[in-house]
Amino acid sequence: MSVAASASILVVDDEPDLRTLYELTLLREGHAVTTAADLAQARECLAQQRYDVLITDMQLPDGLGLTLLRDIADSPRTEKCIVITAFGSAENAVESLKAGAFDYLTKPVDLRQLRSAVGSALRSQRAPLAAASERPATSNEPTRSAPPPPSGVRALARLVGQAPSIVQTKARIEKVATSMAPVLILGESGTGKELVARAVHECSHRASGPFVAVNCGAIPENLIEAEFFGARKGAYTGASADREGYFQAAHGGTLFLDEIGDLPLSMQAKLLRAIQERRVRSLGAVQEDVVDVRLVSATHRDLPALVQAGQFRQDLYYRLNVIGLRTPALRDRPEDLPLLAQALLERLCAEAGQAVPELSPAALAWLQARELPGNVRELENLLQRALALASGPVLQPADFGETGDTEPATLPDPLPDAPVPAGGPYRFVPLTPPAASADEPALPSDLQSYLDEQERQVLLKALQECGYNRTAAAARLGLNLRQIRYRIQRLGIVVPGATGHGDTDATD
Ligand SMILES: Nc1ncnc2c1ncn2[C@@H]1O[C@H](COP(=O)(O)OP(=O)(O)OP(=O)(O)O)[C@@H](O)[C@H]1O
Repeated sequence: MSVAASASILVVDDEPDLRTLYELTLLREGHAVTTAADLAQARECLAQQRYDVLITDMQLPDGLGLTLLRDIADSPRTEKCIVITAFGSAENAVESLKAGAFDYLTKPVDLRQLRSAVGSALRSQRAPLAAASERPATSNEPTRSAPPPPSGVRALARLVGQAPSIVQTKARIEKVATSMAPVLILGESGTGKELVARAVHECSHRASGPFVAVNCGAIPENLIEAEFFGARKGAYTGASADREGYFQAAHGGTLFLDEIGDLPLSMQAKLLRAIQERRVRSLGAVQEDVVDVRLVSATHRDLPALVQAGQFRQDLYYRLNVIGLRTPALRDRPEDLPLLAQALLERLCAEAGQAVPELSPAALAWLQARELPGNVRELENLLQRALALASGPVLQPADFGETGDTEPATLPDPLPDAPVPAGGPYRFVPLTPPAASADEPALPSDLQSYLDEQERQVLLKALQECGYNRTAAAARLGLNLRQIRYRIQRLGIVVPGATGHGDTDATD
């Protein structure tokens, strides 16, 4: 018997037709369904037994469905709650999620979405339902909160730190991972926002689904809609085949929208609609796709200030910021620096297949004296550079390029054969077009495909020359890691050792 088949569900709605519709839909899925018409009846049902899922309309004749949610949240009960809200009522939806609802549905309820939300709620109950059904029917005993799945434990362990701020962040990740509520991660660059997003995914029941990371700031504005929602063949010049978008690719998993503050205003409106309706339409398609995606977004920018300045939609901010997480700056947790340095050294050396050197007390003191505005990423860059320069088994300040009184460089040296333009080593170097010749090819009939092919060749060459290290290849091309990842993914280039959508690979 499947997990879903053994579930018991309480449906609360005052409209008899809707109650019957939801009941029949869920009975057909093999669930045991009880119905109630108002708060009073619902409370009676709850007093008699525990359910796996409670589905309640927001507006009931004797009060708000939200009060049931609060009753459950304030008790040791374990029902996962799904609230049905009026169309366009962002307040109710967000308030329900904040009050602890697992998910919400908007009227008129799409029955596919109802089934999908119930399925998700059941999967998110970490205690196996077989064990739950063995409990006496009248028991309100809390389900023992089980630890996250092994992938979640590993993801949390990758977030190194013992400072109270990091310990709290980790505890909160575990707590919020099991709902559908959108998460917004705020923090300076290099503080581990992507690690946190990944941990939210890995600690959730969606861990076996995809984690799709998107850098909203790196996508050209004219391609952004197709990238997010997909495109049918011929929908625009260069769309030579059907392509799924990020939403479709993340179906059943988590969509991580990094640098959300950089999303153009025109796209913000479209994203808001996708969040509200949970459906997306590929460019050139007639049908909409129902998408089951948990959204996690992040930015290093001051989003409320962007809202004030009219550069970020307030309604979108409100929808994305249901659960807030903050990644602390490294300077606010200096006690973690030795631990982080050690963990990063071990990771970098494991990736490079080399023995882990010791960090001398002088080198540690040297690192501790730096400001490190680039946070953990900057620390990582410094260590990487020191590993490359080190001459012995113990890292000394000199290995970090310390020459006495100057600030250290925080980026690795340009590769030996890379041209160094006047403006600095990491600026874009324009390629001089070859002189025209008699056998020059004709103008391309499809400019986009032609440019894609050129870009693919350049990326492949840079990657090959940099031993498939994307960070180094990006630096060679005047890109950052996220920009090159985006381009690699868009062009479908397979990088040895890379693990998927926007993923970090062993060579970076
Ligand atoms: N707490 C941490 N423990 C171990 N490594 C960390 C931690 N925080 C960050 N890192 C490492 O620092 C680097 C930057 O982290 P990440 O990309 O998650 O930061 P970010 O906040 O998303 O940065 P940005 O805003 O620039 O995108 C990564 O290599 C990551 O593994």
